[in-house]
Amino acid sequence: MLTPHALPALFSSEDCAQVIALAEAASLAEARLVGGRRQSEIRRARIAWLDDQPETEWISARLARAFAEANRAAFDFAVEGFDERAQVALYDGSEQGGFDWHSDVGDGPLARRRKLTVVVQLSDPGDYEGGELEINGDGRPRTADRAQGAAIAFPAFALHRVAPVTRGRRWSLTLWAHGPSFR
Ligand SMILES: O=C(O)CCC(=O)C(=O)O
Ligand SMILES: [Fe+2]
Repeated sequence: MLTPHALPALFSSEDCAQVIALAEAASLAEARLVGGRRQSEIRRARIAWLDDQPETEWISARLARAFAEANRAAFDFAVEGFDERAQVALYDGSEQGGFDWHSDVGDGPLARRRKLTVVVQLSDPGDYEGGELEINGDGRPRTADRAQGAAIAFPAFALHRVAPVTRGRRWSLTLWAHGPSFR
């Protein structure tokens, strides 16, 4: 319940390339807002949100199945749906891109309802160094499988981080499932 649940080979390498292409198209539109800007000291990444459109339906469907499988196998959390779009992140070695230890649950109206997080590795592990996704749900950090297309599900409250990328570029896809507060 506190440890991550691995979902190997959720996406093929072709799938990953397609997600990256969709994100690149989307981030051009959003570049003036967030693209390339250093958001804070804890996060150095560029972000794109995948719009709900026919081209992204297969992504949502695949991720929804992953959540269902992980929740059935490992978590059994009360989840009601997906209240946020899927997020594609790009961590660039040229700026030591990364994301320090954090929880995905926050005080905002959406962030407080986050129950489960799924992250998909979109990059070929040979394309970058560093950039390990580490999850610490129970006091023992575990490193997510780096294989392209591998996914990992974990409780949204669990602390996790992306270690600084020291060479190349790492892409990831993240989606949250939402539901009533833990009680
Ligand atoms: O890029 C990743 O592997 C994790 C992203 C993440 O933790 C987040 O967006 O909250
Ligand atoms: Fe996160």
